[in-house]
Amino acid sequence: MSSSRSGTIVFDDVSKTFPGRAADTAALRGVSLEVAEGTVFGVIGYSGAGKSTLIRMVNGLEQPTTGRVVVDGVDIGALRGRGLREAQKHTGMIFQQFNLLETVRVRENVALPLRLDGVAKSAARARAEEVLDFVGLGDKADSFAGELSGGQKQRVGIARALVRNPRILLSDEATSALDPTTTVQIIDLLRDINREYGTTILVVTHEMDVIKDLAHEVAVMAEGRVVERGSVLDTFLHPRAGITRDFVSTVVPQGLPRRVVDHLGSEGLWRLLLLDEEVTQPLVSDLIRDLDVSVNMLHADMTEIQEHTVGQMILKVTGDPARVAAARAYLSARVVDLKDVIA
Ligand SMILES: Nc1ncnc2c1ncn2[C@@H]1O[C@H](COP(=O)(O)OP(=O)(O)OP(=O)(O)O)[C@@H](O)[C@H]1O
Repeated sequence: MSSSRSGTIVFDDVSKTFPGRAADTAALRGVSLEVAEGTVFGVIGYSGAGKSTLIRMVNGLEQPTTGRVVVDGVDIGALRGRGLREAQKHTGMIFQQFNLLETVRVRENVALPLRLDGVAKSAARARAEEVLDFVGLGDKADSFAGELSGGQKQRVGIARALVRNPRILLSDEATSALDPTTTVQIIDLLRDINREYGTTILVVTHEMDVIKDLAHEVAVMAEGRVVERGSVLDTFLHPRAGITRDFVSTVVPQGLPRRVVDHLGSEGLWRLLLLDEEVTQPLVSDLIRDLDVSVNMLHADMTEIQEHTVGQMILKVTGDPARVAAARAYLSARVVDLKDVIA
């Protein structure tokens, strides 16, 4: 492995077909993506989209049928035996179900990859304790893995994944079995790992909250293909594909109940998106004062995405048609996006 580059992943026109008795399954159909060194890259899609198959190729757990997965300049699919095991040392992985040895002590679970590499017991244990301290479980080293809560188990899984100081961390639905509070704690820990060590993190999830809180870049997958990709902020502000809009709407509601739209009528019914300082404007009072229209605020919320503030409002503006048209232009100039609300 080259030591000058660290933690880049390139999927180059990757396809994967699983042979079946009745029919073959095309899990991936020509996926091309580049994950830059030191970034957190999220892959989101519904069950069966091919996310697990994709992420498992990065450490050689699956091989592409066609195409290449290149990690730090090395074609992982072409490696076998010792070469593959060497490459795998630079990539840690965490799983939804933790995959710990439940009847083995936490310290030994974490030290296991080093012991398999032939590292002496005392050195492996010392390193395991160091990483357990980092993940906040220094006091649990002597517990059996089976005695821990789900959140603690995932911290142990993370410690084990980090014990070889990998350049890349793969996360396959790592928070999907956890409650919302524990999910936030694990996301915070993954963010700390990325910031502190510059570890590239590839995250596979079906939860848009995880993408919002953790990832810099996102790819949306459906039926083995990437249907959309971009920066997380841009994807939230301007989702293009229908499936992307569906995922975004699980975090930022996109519309109103049909009954409300039918009742109000869609004329002058607008959804405004506001970015950063735009959210601090006294927009509604300015609008009423300057354009002499009536404003009914039907919805407003705000969220943080990649250290940006994103606000949205849904307004119904009524009055003289010329004034309503002027109000639309007035608002459009003051917000990052304005669209008609459709039920
Ligand atoms: N080892 C395998 N043998 C046969 N088919 C497989 C195998 N692994 C995955 N598949 C099939 O490939 C497709 C993609 O599966 P994959 O697990 O990659 O999707 P996913 O997006 O990760 O979904 P999930 O979140 O449910 O795991 C599915 O149709 C699945 O049944």
